[in-house]
Amino acid sequence: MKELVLASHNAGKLRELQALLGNSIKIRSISEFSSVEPEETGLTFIENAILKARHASQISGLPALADDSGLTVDYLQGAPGIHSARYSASGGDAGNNRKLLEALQGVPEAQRGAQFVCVLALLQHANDPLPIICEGHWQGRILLAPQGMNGFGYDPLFYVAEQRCSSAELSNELKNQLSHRAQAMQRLKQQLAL
Ligand SMILES: O=c1nc[nH]c2c1ncn2[C@H]1C[C@H](O)[C@@H](COP(=O)(O)OP(=O)(O)OP(=O)(O)O)O1
Ligand SMILES: [Mg+2]
Repeated sequence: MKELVLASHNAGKLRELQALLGNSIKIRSISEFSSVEPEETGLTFIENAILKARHASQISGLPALADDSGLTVDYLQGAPGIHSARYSASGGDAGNNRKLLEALQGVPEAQRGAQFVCVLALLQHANDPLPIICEGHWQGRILLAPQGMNGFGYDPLFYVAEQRCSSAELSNELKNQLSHRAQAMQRLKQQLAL
């Protein structure tokens, strides 16, 4: 495999995935081929990652890597989970963060545990019957108010105890050593011997 297409329309994810993959492989963006986003109809991160990779491979004719990720909050029984990107009506990061803070209003620190989850799916071609699936998890807790400007999505609300700051206060480099996405990518690179 010399080239692959990254099947994501999220600029924050793309930046991280590119940095994590390094120069080991030539990366093409799905936006070169299409701006149509497939509907994420799966019930699991795994299904949605496969569905996005399959769609990207279909339209590009290249091997495709997709990332389906999200935030699972203990107090909310795992919500917003696979619906993280579409949690609030507006679906934007600011609206999603606001809705999460409202859902956790009055909930004490000890009950604000959460995890970022990332599933990567690599398909060699659109009909690949055996996708490579790798996952990563990152434990944290939901802050009472946003902190920090780096990253994307729910990063300003995700407190990383070992670093004593939110994931939006980490440098790109440090987030790329610790995150759910970093862990999933490390496993993928091992499997591909990259
Ligand atoms: O490191 C992260 N730091 C902060 N937030 C994050 C992270 N990783 C995932 N998230 C959030 C963003 C979005 O609300 C959802 C992913 O949703 P997800 O459908 O996988 O991605 P997306 O729709 O933004 O782009 P695409 O599907 O084109 O890859 O989880
Ligand atoms: Mg999505």
